[in-house]
Amino acid sequence: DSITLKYGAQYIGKRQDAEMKKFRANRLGQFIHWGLYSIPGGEWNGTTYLGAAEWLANFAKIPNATWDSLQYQFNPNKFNAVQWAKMAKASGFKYVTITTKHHEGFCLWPSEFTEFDIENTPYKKDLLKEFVDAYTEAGIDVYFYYSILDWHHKDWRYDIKNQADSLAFSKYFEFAKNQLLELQQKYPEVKGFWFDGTWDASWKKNGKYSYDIQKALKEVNPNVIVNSRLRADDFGSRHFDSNGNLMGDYQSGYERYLPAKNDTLITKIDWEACMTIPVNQWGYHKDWSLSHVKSANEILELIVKTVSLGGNFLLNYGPKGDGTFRNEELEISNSIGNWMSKYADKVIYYGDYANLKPQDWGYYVKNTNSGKFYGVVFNLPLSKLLKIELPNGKKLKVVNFETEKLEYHHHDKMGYFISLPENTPNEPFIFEILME
Ligand SMILES: C[C@@H]1N[C@@H](c2cn(-c3ccccc3)nn2)[C@H](O)[C@@H]1O
Repeated sequence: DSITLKYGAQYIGKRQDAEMKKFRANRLGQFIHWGLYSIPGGEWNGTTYLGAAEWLANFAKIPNATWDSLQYQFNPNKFNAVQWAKMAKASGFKYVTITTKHHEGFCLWPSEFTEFDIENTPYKKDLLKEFVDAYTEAGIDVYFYYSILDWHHKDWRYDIKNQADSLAFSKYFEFAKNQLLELQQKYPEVKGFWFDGTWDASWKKNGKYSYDIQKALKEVNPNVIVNSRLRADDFGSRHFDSNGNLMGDYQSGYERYLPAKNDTLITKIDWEACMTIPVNQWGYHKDWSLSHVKSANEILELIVKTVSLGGNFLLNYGPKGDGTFRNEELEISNSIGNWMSKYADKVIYYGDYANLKPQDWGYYVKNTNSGKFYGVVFNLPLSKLLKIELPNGKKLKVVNFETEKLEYHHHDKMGYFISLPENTPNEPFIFEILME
């Protein structure tokens, strides 16, 4: 029997309102990490730091006053929001999540609750408004990333050890809540919020704070979408409450890794994975030679694997301090865009878990809009035979590869073996499966 919770999950099961259905159908989103950390790009006083560039202040132990003075250098004169949105659309992104405030505390919008914002930079203008307008105009849904952890704010506390901590942290909570309501009021197009920086004891001890933020945002927009990472319950349990129920509107624990291919539990809830192109760089880093950089095909496989397990996928970009993207990101965008233009309508948008036995050659996707089933091939078997095993009672009827019906033969115990056409494309490809 379940524990009575005041600050646990507010509902059980998947939301079925239009906004959540749109979020689910979008499947593919662009993540953008942009802030003062984008200026030094992982390098400080001639030393290059291997860690994530948006954590440089922490790794290089840079005093707040020194780091904060980067504010007077932030002037992205090559920023062109319409061009960013155009590139995002061509890459097949249906939504975007941008860092309005990362752990450093610098705000990309003119906030009345702090001077540490875009208004007090050489750029001056409301950069976030330019961004929201351009992406909205391009038909891309906009989400805001907001870090609860704030290295700049005097009232932030990592833990609550005494009454003074508790008083200060309650002031920080008021500040954060005011900023979030300000973001909703200034940019009403925003569809939801992606919270981060919620792992510290101070936050885990204040489940009420995380509950109140979700409640306040929903009072303004009842169908606003909030990730599970915001939430801690009465006992400090995160993402899932002490009864094991998902808090927030979708699970956002998969950061730089994915569930196992045969994980069926994850297919029962809404979830989203977020992924860097290098191993671990969210903000712009000058030197990507320091780690493996994922190829377009590696990224496409991560995207399709996520969709095949009923999840959304956020691919991260770290624009430079001047507002331009690095070449690797432009090339990835181009490759992914080409692939998405051919296959996304079938196996990404409205894509979901097909509930078919996983195979080595790739992934299954069920399109919830058309009701069609697809296989997406990433690993061509040397046997040139693709194996399909169907649940009892289901029989394979037709397999279409582009316009061609593929031959197949059936070994009753082993399942079906599909013989591949001679000239399979040398890129991940799909085939449609009709069952009866
Ligand atoms: C979405 C990603 N989340 C932030 C993050 C924070 N951490 C982290 C680092 C040390 C301890 C606990 C968590 N790792 N990544 C990254 O900076 C990025 O914003």
